[in-house]
Amino acid sequence: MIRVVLTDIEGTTSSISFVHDVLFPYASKHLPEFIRTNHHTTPAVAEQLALVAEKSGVDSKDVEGLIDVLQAWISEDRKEGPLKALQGMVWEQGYHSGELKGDIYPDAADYLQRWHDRGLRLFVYSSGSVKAQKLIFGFSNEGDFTPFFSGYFDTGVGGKTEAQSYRNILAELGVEPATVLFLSDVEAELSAAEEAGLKTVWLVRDGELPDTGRPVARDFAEVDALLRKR
Ligand SMILES: CSCCC(=O)C(=O)COP(=O)(O)O
Ligand SMILES: [Mg+2]
Repeated sequence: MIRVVLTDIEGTTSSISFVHDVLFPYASKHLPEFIRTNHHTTPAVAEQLALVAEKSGVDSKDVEGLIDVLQAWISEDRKEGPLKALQGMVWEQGYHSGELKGDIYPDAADYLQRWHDRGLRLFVYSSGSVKAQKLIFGFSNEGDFTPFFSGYFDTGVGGKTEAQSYRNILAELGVEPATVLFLSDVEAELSAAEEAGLKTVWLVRDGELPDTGRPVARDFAEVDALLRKR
């Protein structure tokens, strides 16, 4: 019996193009000025830059060098914790100014609300920072969805393709693995979740449906149909 839904964001509740064509370019454009302005005055920014320096080998005092590393990580879509934390801080400005609106598929918005109202507990697990997750759902084109979520996980619990990350989430939630349904568009993430005992549905929003024997859905209405069969 499924009691918890744990959902990915990019490619699952929200389009890949929103993340790659809107959020990443926004971060790329505004990150340099944000860092130049805040690296001395904002401890949370300095803390993340120290991690960028440690990971890249660039001198922590070389602010322009660190900006170059971050820009390269954005274009390579690297899921580095400090980049994700800094992106979240930059996106916050865009959401608050109204320049950004979180993109949620209408079917995802509809069923997240229905599942919440039906008593399922909803959680997010994304490579985007917890701050970024709260922003995309809080300032979305479909309204404020944060009241429907019971919690958020980012790569602080581990990478999304590692089974241990899902075990860490289960330990935090204090629930049995088979009561949790994980939704993602990335097969390697589904395999890791299954290794930890979670149930999964693969969201395939475009193209041919793969014939892998794995539960697959085009959208959240199809996920709901699978949920009701379990
Ligand atoms: C929280 S919205 C931004 C998502 C993001 O930065 C990203 O890298 C996408 O990761 P996901 O794990 O949701 O595929
Ligand atoms: Mg995804």
